[in-house]
Amino acid sequence: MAAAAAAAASRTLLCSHQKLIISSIYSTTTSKITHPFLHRIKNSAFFSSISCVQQLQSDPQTQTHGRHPNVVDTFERRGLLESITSDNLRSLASSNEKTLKVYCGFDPTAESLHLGNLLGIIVLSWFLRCGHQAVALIGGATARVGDPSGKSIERPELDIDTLEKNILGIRKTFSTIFGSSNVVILNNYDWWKDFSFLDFLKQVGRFARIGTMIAKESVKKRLESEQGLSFTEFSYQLLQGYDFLYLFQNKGVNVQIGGSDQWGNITAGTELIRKILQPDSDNEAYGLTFPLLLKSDGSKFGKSEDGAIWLSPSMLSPYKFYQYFFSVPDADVIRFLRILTFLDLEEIDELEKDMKRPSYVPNTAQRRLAEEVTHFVHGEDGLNEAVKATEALRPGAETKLDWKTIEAIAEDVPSCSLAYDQVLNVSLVDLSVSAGLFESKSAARRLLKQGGVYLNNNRVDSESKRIEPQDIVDDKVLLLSAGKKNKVVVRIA
Ligand SMILES: Nc1ncnc2c1ncn2[C@@H]1O[C@H](COP(=O)(O)OP(=O)(O)OP(=O)(O)O)[C@@H](O)[C@H]1O
Ligand SMILES: N[C@@H](Cc1ccc(O)cc1)C(=O)O
Repeated sequence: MAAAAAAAASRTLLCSHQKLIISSIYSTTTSKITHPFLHRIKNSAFFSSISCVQQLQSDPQTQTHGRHPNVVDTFERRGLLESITSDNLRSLASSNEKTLKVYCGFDPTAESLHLGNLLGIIVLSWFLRCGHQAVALIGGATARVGDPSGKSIERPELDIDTLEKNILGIRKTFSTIFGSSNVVILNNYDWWKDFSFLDFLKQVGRFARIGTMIAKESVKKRLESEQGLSFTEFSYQLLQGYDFLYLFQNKGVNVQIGGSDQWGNITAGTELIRKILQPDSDNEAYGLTFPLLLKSDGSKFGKSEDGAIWLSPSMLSPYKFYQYFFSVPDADVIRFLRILTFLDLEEIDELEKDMKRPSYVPNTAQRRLAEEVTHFVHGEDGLNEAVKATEALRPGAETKLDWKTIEAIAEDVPSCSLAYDQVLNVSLVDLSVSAGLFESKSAARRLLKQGGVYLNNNRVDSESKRIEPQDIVDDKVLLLSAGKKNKVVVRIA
């Protein structure tokens, strides 16, 4: 009980009311999209490579005088801070003597991480940018148990094959995002697999107080529910708590971060470290949480709902990912820029002012957001693919098309599959009817005469045009358009 009181007292509530509410609108409207920046994509300097050091030193309110720029202050200013376990973390964050080593855990409960999880990755990246070290932990062991935090019913048990597939998917995302940075990627199954139950009870269980465990939000809520809470899920907090202790002791990790729903699990770790290892005051363990990203209906951005914003390109194409951010409502875009990008706050403030001016070109802020976040998650190639597909879908676009671009477009326009001999040497008029672009050959001919029929974004003016091998893009697909907006993707079956 004393530990619970101490933890509660040390909890610094900074903005508990603050929720990052964004709209769940998942529109793919493309009519307003133009891409004057297309040619600049190759120039990666266009994207935010501004380091925390540069950013904070240019801010008169946070002159760092040669010390580490204060990452905790940065979080506060960007709306990325909910709570910290002790204000000492803030002082340490700007000390030159001490580099912080921070970890965030992700249970592999799906094949891909999602937008909610991206916040943890962004917060880890901010620590890196401010000169600290980062560890991304995959919960290969904890996913077998299931975190009850924020869950009204017990999570379904995952079989080993699914778990392994999920771990692989998450590793891929980490390697795209973290690339050559020095982020250490660990799997907690590595230390749990040989830990016997008896050893666990002796080394961990003995120090955990039932009163403190029951008082955790995740447990309290579930105990009151009809389904109750299994012993397995009840133990989860100690597993995550021990992870922190293990990483503190063996890898020098001294900070754990997570969404606000992780507070109970994070403090389980700081409590265990304090009790078992009794570190001196200048070698403490700290926790930091960020607010949850919520949809406009107040529900958490997660994996369990329809239309999850997945980070893996195999679950959501970079094009669709980009489109999501391009369609964020004006009311949310500035907050999103602060939370989800590394752009200088001054630049974001400037964009905010621009949005109120009559000369503002609609969606400029959304485009900036979509470019920054897509580049961060999918790299330069992913962004390139997304912008090319967006541009190709623009009414009247004459973009040169490749197979990948047409496939990306196919997510948003009707498509059909035809055999090779139903396409090759067939007249364009016949093909556009069999593909469903026109109801009749006469309608097709009429528009063709008016110059309104396009094959792979090139206007066709001859009624006798037949499909030649080179019209079939990469031997796989064609894009037919009637006028500027109606399109059909034809796949070769
Ligand atoms: N919407 C969100 N906003 C901020 N952080 C989030 C969000 N969703 C998850 N996280 C954070 O990501 C990490 C992993 O969370 P978790 O595995 O519970 O994800 P989840 O996919 O939301 O679960 P589920 O959809 O099954 O509830 C935790 O630190 C958690 O706080
Ligand atoms: N409990 C976290 C994941 C996690 C797992 C192990 C840890 O040590 C830390 C975090 C979640 O579900 O979101």
